[in-house]
Amino acid sequence: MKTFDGLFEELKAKAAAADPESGTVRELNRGKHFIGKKVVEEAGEVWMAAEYEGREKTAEEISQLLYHLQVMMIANDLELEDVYRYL
Ligand SMILES: N=c1c2ncn([C@@H]3O[C@H](COP(=O)(O)OP(=O)(O)OP(=O)(O)O)[C@@H](O)[C@H]3O)c2ncn1[C@@H]1O[C@H](COP(=O)(O)O)[C@@H](O)[C@H]1O
Repeated sequence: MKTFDGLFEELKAKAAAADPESGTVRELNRGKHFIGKKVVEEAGEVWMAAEYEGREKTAEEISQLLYHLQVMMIANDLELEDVYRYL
């Protein structure tokens, strides 16, 4: 099973390799404005799932939000430690 840290390493490697098959690379190429909209969209879907769609759908939507947050971190040259130090 993937972990938050493991996914981040995977996404950084995809970005570094500029793999054209990678959705992450495509999203990074579209820029922070696009990524920001995905973050907001997925946050809204987490909210709706939590209120109306049950545990499983909520977990799925949270995973997508975490993914897009990681893409935003990479777009901003942030490492996990840069974020963790505020936790
Ligand atoms: N965890 C994710 C992940 N979560 C979400 N997404 C993408 O984010 C998008 C989801 O947003 P959408 O708005 O399209 O989804 P949606 O249609 O609203 O779906 P719902 O929210 O309604 O369920 C889709 O394009 C997904 O491909 C993800 N894309 C990739 N990953 C992971 O990232 C890894 C690298 O992916 P690539 O860069 O594509 O190789 C993969 O191995 C996955 O583990």
